[in-house]
Amino acid sequence: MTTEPFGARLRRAMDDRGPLCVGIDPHASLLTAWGLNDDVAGLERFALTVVEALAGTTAVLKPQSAFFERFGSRGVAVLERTVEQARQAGALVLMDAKRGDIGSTMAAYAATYLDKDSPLFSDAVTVSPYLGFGSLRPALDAAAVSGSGVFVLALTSNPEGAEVQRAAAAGGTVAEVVLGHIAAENAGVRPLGSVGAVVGATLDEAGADLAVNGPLLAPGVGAQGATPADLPRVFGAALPNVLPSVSRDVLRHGPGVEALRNAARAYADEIGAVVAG
Ligand SMILES: O=C(O)c1cc(=O)[nH]c(=O)n1[C@@H]1O[C@H](COP(=O)(O)O)[C@@H](O)[C@H]1O
Repeated sequence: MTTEPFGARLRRAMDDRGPLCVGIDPHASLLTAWGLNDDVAGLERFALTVVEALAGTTAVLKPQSAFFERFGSRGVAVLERTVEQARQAGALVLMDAKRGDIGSTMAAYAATYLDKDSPLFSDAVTVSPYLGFGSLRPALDAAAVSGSGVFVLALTSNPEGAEVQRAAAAGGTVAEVVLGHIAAENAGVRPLGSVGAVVGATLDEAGADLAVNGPLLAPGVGAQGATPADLPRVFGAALPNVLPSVSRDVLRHGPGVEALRNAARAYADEIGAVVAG
């Protein structure tokens, strides 16, 4: 049985549920604020509460692997359960792992996140192209086989990113070269390619062509200072393909399931209105 490509599944999820990704980032400070211990049991309660609250209604959930890995193998076991339960409940899961390595090692990362038989198999994964876009080939190939997606860091939300990403390269800035590769991967795919770009909502302006025919993950909304009202300025004509991502500014509403759901719904509604113009 062939799986529908990620880009098509994401397009439908964004249209049906609203264009919103909520990050599952179990910061120690959030566990404490929720009245949980900063241990594996607290981690599990936190992550599965977010899944219970949002997986049935939010388009994409994005667990940040680092916050699970900090507890070692038992944290990774919680990550496996989080991914499985979120997918079962109907959310698309974007694993935020930001992997980047030489191609032969990238193949192992691809086997970890993009192979259907892996315990950490996710609908998509974040990767870094800063070892050269071509080093991502094993991930791009594995995603094509399993019908999953790959989100490539282009213009990140942190201020330090510019020194690398805005640096001059042959054919534009480094980020423009990356965006050009993404566009080439997605050429001709309908309704939306499965290779996304990460472009921070915190940027003053994109300063690059965002017509990559793929989803544009836009982190930085909420705790990093960007708001839905900033999205048209940064993304312009690419706005219909933008998937804004919020972690702390939704998570801080827990531990109540209803409060989490309301916070996510408010963001989805506000972003939906901005995209609709
Ligand atoms: O790939 C990401 O998700 C990402 C890219 C980026 O440019 N900036 C960025 O903040 N992120 C992630 O998005 C989340 C932002 O969290 P909040 O600032 O709490 O909304 C974190 O998990 C970051 O690792």
